[in-house]
Amino acid sequence: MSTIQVENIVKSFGSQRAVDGVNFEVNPGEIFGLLGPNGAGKTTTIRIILDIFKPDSGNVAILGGPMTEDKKNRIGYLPEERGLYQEIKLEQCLVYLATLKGLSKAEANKRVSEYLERFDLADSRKKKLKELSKGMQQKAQLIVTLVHEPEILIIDEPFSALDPVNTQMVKDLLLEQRAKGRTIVLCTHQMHQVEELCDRIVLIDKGKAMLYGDLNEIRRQYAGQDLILRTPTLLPATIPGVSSYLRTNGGYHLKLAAGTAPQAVLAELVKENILVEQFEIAMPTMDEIFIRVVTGETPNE
Ligand SMILES: Nc1ncnc2c1ncn2[C@@H]1O[C@H](COP(=O)(O)OP(=O)(O)OP(=O)(O)O)[C@@H](O)[C@H]1O
Repeated sequence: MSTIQVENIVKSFGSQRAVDGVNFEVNPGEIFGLLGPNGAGKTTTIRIILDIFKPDSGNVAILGGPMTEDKKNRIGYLPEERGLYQEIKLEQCLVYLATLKGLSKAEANKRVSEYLERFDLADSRKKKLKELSKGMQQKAQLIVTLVHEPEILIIDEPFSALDPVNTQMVKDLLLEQRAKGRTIVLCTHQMHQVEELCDRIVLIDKGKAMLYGDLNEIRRQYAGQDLILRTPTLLPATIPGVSSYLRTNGGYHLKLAAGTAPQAVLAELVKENILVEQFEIAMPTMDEIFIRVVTGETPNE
């Protein structure tokens, strides 16, 4: 059974279709990327999943059926707009919000204290929210998202205000959550984080799902005829099957002639006594794929 099942949801605001027939499933224990350009319909989709908006048509099943109050407490949501009570002290605010999620005061105190240490916020526990930096407020909001140990995490741009150290800390935390079997929906514009973290993705553009499935499978579909060769040997001026090549740091980027199989080139390199240390199909980055999809290119165009 999938953790979240989105079936053909449609949502319009006035004459504008923000979400236009989107389908996808999020599997238990995966990190699922919900991607797309600004205004694509991601936040609207999340709000429909969370039952904040009703779709005009279509269905969402979460943990096997419709949303309930009990299920809401089994979800942690980090919204894109961060909005904690600015006049309240950090620790007091976090404990209060944790009790709203069903924790006893004692348990809330204990967990908040542990998270404040882990997020390097313990020294700021008595500061008002408004006295914290943007990154610190973002970490505080992440604590709110995690403190009740939800089975499902839906997190919108968790890295936007974080420095590299905190970014790594949050990445480790997400991987740790996945290892515990939690299901994570990650909404981000940072494609290198998607490459590092996500198992599967959906890419929405203008309210429609343009790409959906296993991340590596999608990257393979968009891989062209380029190869990466790592070798200390200098290449001859021409190699059968290779239309051109570029020298790179520690090797070469080869462009294959149309219809040439990578194996045929590998055989040529071996025949020429070239020491092959690494030989692989050049995978496009998610940034490249994102741009190609959003500008209307199909795979291998
Ligand atoms: N409450 C609303 N009222 C009217 N229009 C809305 C509302 N919420 C979203 N929209 C419109 O629906 C479209 C999709 O917006 P949405 O916020 O879902 O995009 P997004 O993919 O989350 O974008 P971003 O990456 O910029 O956050 C946009 O054109 C937006 O203007």
